[in-house]
Amino acid sequence: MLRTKVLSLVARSGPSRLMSTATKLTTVEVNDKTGIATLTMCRAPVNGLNLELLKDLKTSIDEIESNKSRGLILTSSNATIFSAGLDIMEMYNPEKERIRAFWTQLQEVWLSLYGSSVPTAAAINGHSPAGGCLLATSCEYRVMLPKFTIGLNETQLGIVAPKWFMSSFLSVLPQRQAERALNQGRMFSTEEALQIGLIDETATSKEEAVEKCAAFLGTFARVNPLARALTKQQFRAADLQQLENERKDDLEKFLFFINQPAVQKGLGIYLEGLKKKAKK
Ligand SMILES: CC/C=C\C/C=C\CCCC/C=C/C(=O)SCCNC(=O)CCNC(=O)[C@H](O)C(C)(C)COP(=O)(O)OP(=O)(O)OC[C@H]1O[C@@H](n2cnc3c(N)ncnc32)[C@H](O)[C@@H]1OP(=O)(O)O
Repeated sequence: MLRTKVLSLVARSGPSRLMSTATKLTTVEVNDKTGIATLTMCRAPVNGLNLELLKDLKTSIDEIESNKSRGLILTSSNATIFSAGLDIMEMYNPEKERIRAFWTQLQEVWLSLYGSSVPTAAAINGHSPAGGCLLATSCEYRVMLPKFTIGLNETQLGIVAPKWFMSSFLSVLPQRQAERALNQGRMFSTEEALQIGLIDETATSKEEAVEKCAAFLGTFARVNPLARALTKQQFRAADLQQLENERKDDLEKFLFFINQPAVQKGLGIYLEGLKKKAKK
């Protein structure tokens, strides 16, 4: 695939520039006035995080980082789904080399998003289970549309959210609530998420959500960017360092766990249920 790290201008619409690294599954649009970049996931049908989407996410985050944007807003092109989380097809009957690359890429995306020196916000314009919730909670601020759900539902699938998923969750929720929600594999409605503090605000449309995210990012306009970035880094350094130190172990643990016959069986049943539901 043709991919260049050089930022290229491919289109203009109003005061925004659409930037692209020739990726297909994400777009990055920078508002010329505010300098804020909107990173949109656009992998049909549900923004399932497969290897390719993860690669494009990483490229786009790096692009925004190196372009010194004033902020990053993460959102989705799907009208009802922010992200369905990890693409279960990547973990079900996996191919040996691909699943290694997949998990390694997920680690990369988390390290760059959670550790981004640019201020980040998520405009959650749809359901956001598991990996979708990981992305949202890796940002510094969340605005969500009504009548959707968000949470780390891994235990409901018979799988376990790794420690770094918990780190993002714990950067938003108090330990007692985070632990209970994770153990239950609980999905929160928008209203419940607001009440518990898993999201910061609600909005009635995607446009309003993006505006509210931009308003949050605008609160840093008068703060020294280096002081802000270093402060954020200090808050997140221990979590980031922990994964950096344990990356190989984390990958091996994941491979061991995911290849257990009981886990494969559980994923197969879950997938079958999803497909049956989709056909109804
Ligand atoms: C000690 C620890 C060490 C190691 C760790 C071990 C294990 C690793 C754990 C890894 C952590 C995992 C994180 C994850 O993200 S797992 C994925 C969890 N996601 C879900 O459970 C979401 C499932 N999907 C849904 O709930 C709904 O689809 C959703 C998102 C609410 C949308 O609903 P709807 O609009 O009605 O759309 P459909 O359900 O009809 O779906 C359309 C279509 O998409 C397919 N699909 C949906 N989600 C996924 C998915 N996550 N992966 C793959 N495919 C998905 C669905 O089957 C339909 O397909 P079809 O072909 O029938 O059209």
